[in-house]
Amino acid sequence: MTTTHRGAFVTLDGPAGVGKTTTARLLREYLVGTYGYQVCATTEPTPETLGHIARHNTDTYRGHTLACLVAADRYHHLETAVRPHLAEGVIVVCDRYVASSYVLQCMDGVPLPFVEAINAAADVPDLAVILQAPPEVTAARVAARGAHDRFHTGEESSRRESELYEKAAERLARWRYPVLAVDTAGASPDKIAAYLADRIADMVEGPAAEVASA
Ligand SMILES: Nc1ncnc2c1ncn2[C@@H]1O[C@H](COP(=O)(O)OP(=O)(O)O)[C@@H](O)[C@H]1O
Ligand SMILES: Cc1cn([C@H]2C[C@H](O)[C@@H](COP(=O)(O)OP(=O)(O)O)O2)c(=O)[nH]c1=O
Repeated sequence: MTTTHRGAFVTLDGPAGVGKTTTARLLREYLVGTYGYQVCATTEPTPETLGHIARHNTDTYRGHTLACLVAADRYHHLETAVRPHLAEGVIVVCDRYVASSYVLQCMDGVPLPFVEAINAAADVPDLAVILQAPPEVTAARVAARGAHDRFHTGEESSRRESELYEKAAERLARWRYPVLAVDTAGASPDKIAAYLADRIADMVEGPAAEVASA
């Protein structure tokens, strides 16, 4: 396996059913199989103690409590996994990151300035992918798969979620997140993963770690 000269921190966010988990899996396969990079595929909330509590107790912990729990797990994740991997030249692909908090915590009634404040010290990714698709598409995918949590109740919640991701992308761009919006309605997961892998390869092989916003 090739170790890249520098690592890259790539995050994937977007509404439930948009294809984060599928894309992350295929993206890892492309980055390893086609490019020979070392890749760490990870998720937030993490499987560690704090993340486990957050992921499996969203009915018990709500609002500000859940917001802080998820943020605490995020800082621990950065310290113990993301930064050490990046320092070794590994590409870290993270399924959900700060954008998810801007959306889910707001759906949970937490004011955006609070969410923004508790995530302000989280590392800025090298590429913040926001996957989007029309709400009727994501709602249908969630209905076919089954909702994983109380945030997803049908097409109306998918519509609200999609709108909040649009706003999150704008807001995060102000924090200098290199946001890349990708529509998953018109392309196969395979094609999307290949496109992202090519973008990431350009980024890690290129002279500067800059990716243009889209
Ligand atoms: N680009 C795509 N086109 C069509 N279907 C997709 C696409 N990406 C994912 N899917 C399908 O949508 C469903 C939800 O995908 P998943 O990756 O679990 O979404 P998420 O992690 O965002 O909730 C799965 O059945 C998956 O096969
Ligand atoms: C990353 C993140 C997750 N969560 C919560 C909401 C979800 O119920 C839970 C797990 O997210 P999710 O990725 O939807 O789980 P799954 O992969 O099983 O579909 O974590 C937040 O509230 N804020 C966040 O920023």
